[in-house]
Amino acid sequence: MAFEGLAERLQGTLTKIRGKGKVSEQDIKEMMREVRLALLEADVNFKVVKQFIADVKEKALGQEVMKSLTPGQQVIKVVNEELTALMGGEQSKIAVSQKPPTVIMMVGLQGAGKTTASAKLANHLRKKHNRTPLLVAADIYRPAAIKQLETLGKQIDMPVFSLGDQVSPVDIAKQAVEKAKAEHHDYVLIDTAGRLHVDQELMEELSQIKETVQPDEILLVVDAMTGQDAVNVAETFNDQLGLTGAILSKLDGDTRGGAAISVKAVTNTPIKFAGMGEKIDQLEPFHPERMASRILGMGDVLSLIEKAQTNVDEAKARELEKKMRTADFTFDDFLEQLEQVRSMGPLEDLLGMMPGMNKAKGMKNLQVDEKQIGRVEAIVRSMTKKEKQDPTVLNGSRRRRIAKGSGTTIQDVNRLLKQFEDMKKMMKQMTGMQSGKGKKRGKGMGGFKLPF
Ligand SMILES: Nc1nc2c(ncn2[C@@H]2O[C@H](COP(=O)(O)OP(=O)(O)OP(=O)(O)O)[C@@H](O)[C@H]2O)c(=O)[nH]1
Repeated sequence: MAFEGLAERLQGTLTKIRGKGKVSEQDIKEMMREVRLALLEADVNFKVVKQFIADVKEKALGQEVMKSLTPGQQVIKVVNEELTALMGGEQSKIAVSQKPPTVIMMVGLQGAGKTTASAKLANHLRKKHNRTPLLVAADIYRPAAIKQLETLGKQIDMPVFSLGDQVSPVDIAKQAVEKAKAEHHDYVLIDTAGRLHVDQELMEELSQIKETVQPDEILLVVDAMTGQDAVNVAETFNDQLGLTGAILSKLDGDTRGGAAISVKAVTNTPIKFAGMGEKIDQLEPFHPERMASRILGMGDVLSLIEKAQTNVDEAKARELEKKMRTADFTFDDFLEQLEQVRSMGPLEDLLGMMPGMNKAKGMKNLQVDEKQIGRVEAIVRSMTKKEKQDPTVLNGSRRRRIAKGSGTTIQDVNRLLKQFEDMKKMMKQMTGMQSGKGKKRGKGMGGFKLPF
């Protein structure tokens, strides 16, 4: 998991100070020494670290005392704010041209994840912003690049403009923009060539494309796993082309996090998106504040809620909620609910975003959970329609049959049935309590409680 080492060290350091009623200058000094080491170890650029420490020290010492926070918490707040500022402060959004199409050039070194990011971004623009992008295959040098983009395009049913590998990338880009205008595409995403290293020839070609199509965005795709190198690459591309933003790919990997923290600070290029996996929908807008909270172990509850809201069918969730309140909730509903939660992504990812869940210890338990859920699902799927609707018919022989059918034991089946009943009871109590106090129900998140 990304940032693990950094997160652990920072959280360890911050925990020491968290409860302190009084924080001395010496405390802050000691803490900052540890924060400094943690950042350097995470491969954050040393100049960035130096500035960061100076800023935090100054703010932490000069702070007015707020009644609602302990001094220790206040220091953590400063660290959080500064870390957020370092990664760009506000979320930086993708450009929208007043005169469509908005033209985006995707640049980066070979293997950074540029082609994948192009398709992911096109998919994001369509899904989240209702746009009609045109993908453009302008990498004519890497033999498989055009094919790769076409395959990805097919997979998401997105048009890909290509003229093969015998036409110059400048012409391809030019014609693509003309076609987009004629066919009313509102975004054009040009997947340009990469090299293993930055070279002059590549830069010249990219400059020519830039001159010709006058892009609204030049987005650099950098591999988060490459640490300091990512920062160097960003600096070079920025000097030569003038970047408008970066996409950090492979942030799901085992990155120490230095790139995410330094790219903006060193190059003043905002990180706009983060690649969180190989799948096409694994691209997320980069929120500096959430990322900082995540690194500091405050969890990423906001991301989680947003995810829940886009993926879960609101009407269905409300329907399920109603059923729970009236205790009509059956195993069929339960399966549906499980599928909705699953549609949000692997459970491990989801739980990783929750506060306190990203500790190494926790992760082990999560894996077990995933298995347990598989078992539960198998049990429910082995029930007949009638049994799912009315579990009270489940006598001994039916339970034995289900255990056999699902490859579990009769104890597993019994346990699940008991948990299911307990859950229903609890839900009834909870909804009773809530309506009693006249509280508003949480939007969209209502359908999610699982019985484990
Ligand atoms: N885990 C993970 N893998 C990714 C991510 N983005 C891309 N990849 C993988 O990284 C590899 C390289 O991605 P490509 O998109 O082919 O790289 P590229 O930068 O287009 O390469 P060139 O076209 O040669 O410049 C592929 O195997 C991708 O599946 C990500 O966010 N997470």
